[in-house]
Amino acid sequence: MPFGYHQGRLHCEGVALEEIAAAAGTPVYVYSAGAMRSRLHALQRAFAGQRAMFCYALKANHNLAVVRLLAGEGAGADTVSGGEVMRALKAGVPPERIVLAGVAKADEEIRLALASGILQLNVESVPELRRISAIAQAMGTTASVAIRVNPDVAAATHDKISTGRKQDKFGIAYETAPEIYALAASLPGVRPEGLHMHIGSQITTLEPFEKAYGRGVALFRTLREQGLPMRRLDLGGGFGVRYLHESAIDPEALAALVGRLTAGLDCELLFEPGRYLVAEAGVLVAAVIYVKEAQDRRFVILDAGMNTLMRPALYGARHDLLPLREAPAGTHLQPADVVGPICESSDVFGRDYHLPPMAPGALVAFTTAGAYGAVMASDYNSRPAPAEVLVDGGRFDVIRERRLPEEQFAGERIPDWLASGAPAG
Ligand SMILES: Cc1ncc(COP(=O)(O)O)c(C=O)c1O
Ligand SMILES: N[C@@H](CCCC[NH3+])C(=O)O
Repeated sequence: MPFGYHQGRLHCEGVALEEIAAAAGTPVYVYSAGAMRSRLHALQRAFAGQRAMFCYALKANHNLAVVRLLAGEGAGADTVSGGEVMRALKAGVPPERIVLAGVAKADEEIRLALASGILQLNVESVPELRRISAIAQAMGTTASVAIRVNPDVAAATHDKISTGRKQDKFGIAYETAPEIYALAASLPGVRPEGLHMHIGSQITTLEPFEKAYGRGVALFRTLREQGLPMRRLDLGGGFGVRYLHESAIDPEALAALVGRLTAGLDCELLFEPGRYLVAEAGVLVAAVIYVKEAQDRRFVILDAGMNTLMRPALYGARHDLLPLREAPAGTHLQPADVVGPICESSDVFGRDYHLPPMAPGALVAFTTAGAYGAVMASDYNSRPAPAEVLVDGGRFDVIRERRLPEEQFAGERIPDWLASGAPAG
C-alpha cells in the first residue's frame, strides 16, 4: 500500500500529502512511482518464463512522466490515437514496443504509425484493413497487423466498460476471422501476423479471461494451419484492481493460466494493462469547501467534482475516501454525501461515506484514482483540470501544472465581426 498514515498524517512514499497539497494546490492527483514500478515488475516476474511484453495502455494515464517511468522499466505502449502514439514516442517508448488500436484510425494516424515504424496496428474492421493496405502501399511499406477479434465473451464487469460481446463496437466477429485473415493475406501492404483481443476493463476474476483467451488460442492455431504467418498473440488488458473490497488480479495465477492455454504455441505474447499498473498508485486530493447540513442529509462539498474524477458520475463507481488527518481513535464517524462543485445533480462522489467531522479547508483523498482519473478530467463549468504530482522515494515533482483560470481561453476566439459591435445593452 503506497499510501498510509504516519503520525496521524496520510503519506505517500514518505511525503505527507498535506505538503504536496500546499505546494501544488488542490485538487491534485498524486502518484506513487514505486507502486507503478512494483505492479509492472510483478507482471514481468510472473511471465518471466514466457515470451511476453507489456504494452502499457496510455489511455489509463497518459502523463509523459508516467509513460516514461514505465517505459524505463521495460514497458511498451498500447495506444488508441495518433496523439497517444506521439506521447509514447515523446516519452521515449521505442517504436518497436508500440501498438496502435482504435476503431476510427484516420488516414493521418495510420501514416504516423507507419512512418514511426511501430510494432503493430490492431485492425478493427475490413474497411480499416483496406485503408491501411492502400496507405502502406502508397508509402512503399508493409504494415504488420493484428486483427482484433471479438470473442463474444461477457467480461463480468460494468456494462459500459465491456468490449468483447457481440453487441460491442470493437473488433470483427469471431466466426468471420478466417475469411478476413485470408483477405488480409491477399492484400498488398499488410502482413497479418498477429491476433488481438481485449474483452473489457476492471475484470477481477480469471474466468472471463480463460474463456476469451481459450477462443483466441484456438483461432490462432486455425490461422496457422491456414498458412498465415502468425507470430504474435495480443491478449489485451483489463486486469482488475481493488477499489473497495475486490482484489486485484494475481499475476502469478494469470501467468499460470496463460502458460497452460498457450503451451506449445511458440509465439510472442503481448498484454495491454492500463488500470492494473497505475490505478492503486494514485489518489486524488481535494479540499472541503463547505459542509452543508440539509434537511436530512449532510453534504461535504469539495473543490473536486465530476470534472476532476468522472468515474462515479459516469459509471456509478465508488472510490474510498480518506481524510489526510487521521481521525483519533474513538472519533464518532458520521454519514455524509460527498459532492463536487459542478452544476449537475450527478456530481456526487458517493452517498453515506462515514467520515469524521470535517471543517472547510480539511483535505481528503480518493483512493485508486491513478487510472482513468486525470485523463478524463475536463474544465466543465470553467473549472480547470487539476495538477498531477509524482512521488518517488521521498521526493516529489509536479508533472502537470494546474491550468490557471486565466489560461482557459487559450485557443478560443471572438470573431472580428462579433468583436466590433458593442454588446447590446
Ligand atoms: C484495446 C484495449 N487495450 C487495453 C485497454 C486497457 O484496459 P485496462 O486499463 O482495463 O487494462 C483497453 C481499455 O479497456 C482497451 O480498449
Ligand atoms: N474509463 C473506464 C475504463 C475504460 C477502459 C477503456 N476501454 C474507467 O474509468 O473505468
